[in-house]
Amino acid sequence: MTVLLEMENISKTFKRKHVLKNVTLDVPAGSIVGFVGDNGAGKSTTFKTILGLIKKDEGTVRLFGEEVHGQQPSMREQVGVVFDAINLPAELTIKQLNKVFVKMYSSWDQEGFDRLLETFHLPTDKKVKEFSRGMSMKLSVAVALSHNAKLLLLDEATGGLDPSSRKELLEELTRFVEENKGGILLSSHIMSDIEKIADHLVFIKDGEIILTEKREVIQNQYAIVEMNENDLSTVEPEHIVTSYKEKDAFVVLISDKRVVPDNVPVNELTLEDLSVFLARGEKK
Ligand SMILES: Nc1ncnc2c1ncn2[C@@H]1O[C@H](COP(=O)(O)OP(=O)(O)OP(=O)(O)O)[C@@H](O)[C@H]1O
Repeated sequence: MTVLLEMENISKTFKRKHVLKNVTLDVPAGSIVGFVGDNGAGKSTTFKTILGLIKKDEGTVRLFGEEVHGQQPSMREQVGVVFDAINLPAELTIKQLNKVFVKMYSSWDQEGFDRLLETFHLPTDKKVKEFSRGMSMKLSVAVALSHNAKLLLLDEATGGLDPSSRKELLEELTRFVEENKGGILLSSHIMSDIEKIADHLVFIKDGEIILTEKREVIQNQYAIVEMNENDLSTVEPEHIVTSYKEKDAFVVLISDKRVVPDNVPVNELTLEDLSVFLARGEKK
């Protein structure tokens, strides 16, 4: 299996605040990794570290098997980036910008770009500064998908979009991964989007990765259950991911619901529940 992005033990401190603590994560080729965490958890800092936009204190970033130090020109071609803040020249129209993209990217896919403009219903004669936030996001995604990048880094790329645009965007991302064997690291607070397309999930809390798992394993095997101390003592510690105490009971994330005692009810686990739970639960 080819791994497109490997981050190993990345740490970063801003003014004595430890914002990334030994962050380790992979994006394999042909997969979408959902990167989930509360506001301020460290997602954007992680993206910026990968791109060399901020300097890490410790750890290693490898792109396409090679260690990277800071910004490198080859990244512009091979990594498609969409950040929350729009950074395209505001005075130009898509038609004008298109001429820039053709020169900027050696493997610019004009046909693909035209198709995406149509899919995303983007006007080509309007100045970018007159675009709504959602339109600008869609344009950024269209560009990121049109220069034959192998890896996409999407920080909150679905945030400002209406439901039908989000659906179109998610379909395009799935298509990118399937057709190009590309990989995507996608942060989002919209858990239903993550649920639809992510193969792997990485949860970050206070700068620390607290859970990395395949989506289907979480959906098929994990459970959040409420149990008393007695029942909890029957569960092998290796199956307890995290827990917290609420009044007289423990709320516990279990990695294999088959080990939950029969008298304890197990409800279906949604990623939304899991995300709320992990933001609250203590580390084991
Ligand atoms: N340039 C900076 N200087 C000082 N602190 C920073 C800087 N950039 C980020 N931080 C801090 O680092 C922490 C992580 O921020 P980051 O933007 O990575 O979070 P996030 O997970 O992307 O949040 P959100 O979901 O709100 O976008 C926060 O506490 C933030 O205040």
